[in-house]
Amino acid sequence: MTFGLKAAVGARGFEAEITVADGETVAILGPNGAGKSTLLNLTAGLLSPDRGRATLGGRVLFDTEPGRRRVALPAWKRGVSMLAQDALLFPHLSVRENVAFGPRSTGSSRADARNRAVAWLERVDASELAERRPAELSGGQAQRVAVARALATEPELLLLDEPMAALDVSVAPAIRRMLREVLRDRTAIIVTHDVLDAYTLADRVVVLEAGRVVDAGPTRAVLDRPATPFAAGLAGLNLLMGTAVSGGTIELDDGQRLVARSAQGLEPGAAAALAVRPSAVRVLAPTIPGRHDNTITATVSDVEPRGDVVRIRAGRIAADVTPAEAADLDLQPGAVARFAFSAEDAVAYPV
Ligand SMILES: Nc1ncnc2c1ncn2[C@@H]1O[C@H](COP(=O)(O)OP(=O)(O)OP(=O)(O)O)[C@@H](O)[C@H]1O
Repeated sequence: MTFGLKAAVGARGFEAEITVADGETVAILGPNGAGKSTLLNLTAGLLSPDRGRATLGGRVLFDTEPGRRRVALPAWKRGVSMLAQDALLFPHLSVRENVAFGPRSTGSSRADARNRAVAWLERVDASELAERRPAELSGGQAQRVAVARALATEPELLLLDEPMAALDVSVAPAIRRMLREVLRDRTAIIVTHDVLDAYTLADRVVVLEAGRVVDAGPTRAVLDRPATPFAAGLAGLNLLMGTAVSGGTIELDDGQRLVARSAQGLEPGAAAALAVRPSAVRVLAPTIPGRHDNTITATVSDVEPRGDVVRIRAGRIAADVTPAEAADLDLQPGAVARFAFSAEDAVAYPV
């Protein structure tokens, strides 16, 4: 079912439009307060827009555009299921009864609802939990059951609100694998802070910032060539914004020029970005001469151990160095360092 929404909520500074193609999973990324929950709540029928319209398949979920007949379907008539961070199961019902509850309340017979619950519990690999009470489940088990419950009503659109955020990191991979399975060919929207979810579960991502869509496209395209520092941060890339000069050269706002070997579609004078991985950036002692395609001199702001490397941040640039290099160069906050990277490792593109 194709989903389309265009809505504004003045009090929340929200004004956005999104579409989800039939069978597509779209990840919504964005910093805190960007409007991700607002978007889900508008879709689910938990919040009314000041104006807007949403359709799912051929059905109108809401329409408050001026001059049109007002429509606002109640949540239970929308064909939309929402999976929250917490499983929110009914504590007094067994797992099977929890999953059967939805189909039962939309008119299925007792036997049919039970069969559907059994089938869904099997799909999420939770058959052996059927007779337990929610209090007897781990967080990961409860979330499996919540997925079965959300899907047992056969929604036309599934909304997932950070479904792995409340889980122990050790169980998240198994839940992610299960979600990958159930989301295949399903029309769904997933709100996440985790770039791994976007890569593994979504066909497309939409980046929201301050209530507006600031970037959208196939997951790899958006995260490999992020248009905003937020998306670059998620993708683990340095993003240097400037103006295209010529070829792969861009000029930063302080006049410094950087060059990337890979550059497409840059129009001289137009806004451009250059992306480079922190692992491709070297840190040099300020006094050692040498020719490099690109160098940026900056004051170290942060030194962050990350497994077997140390990430050195200095304003808009970050580099990953070995602990030995960090010690040899005495890279402490406040130290001035030279960051260098090759044009070969940089990508420049219009934004
Ligand atoms: N119940 C509410 N009443 C009024 N304003 C709200 C309410 N909930 C959220 N807002 C405001 O609406 C804007 C969007 O918030 P929203 O919760 O949709 O963001 P979010 O992207 O889901 O954030 P987070 O990642 O922190 O959950 C924010 O400015 C927020 O302060």
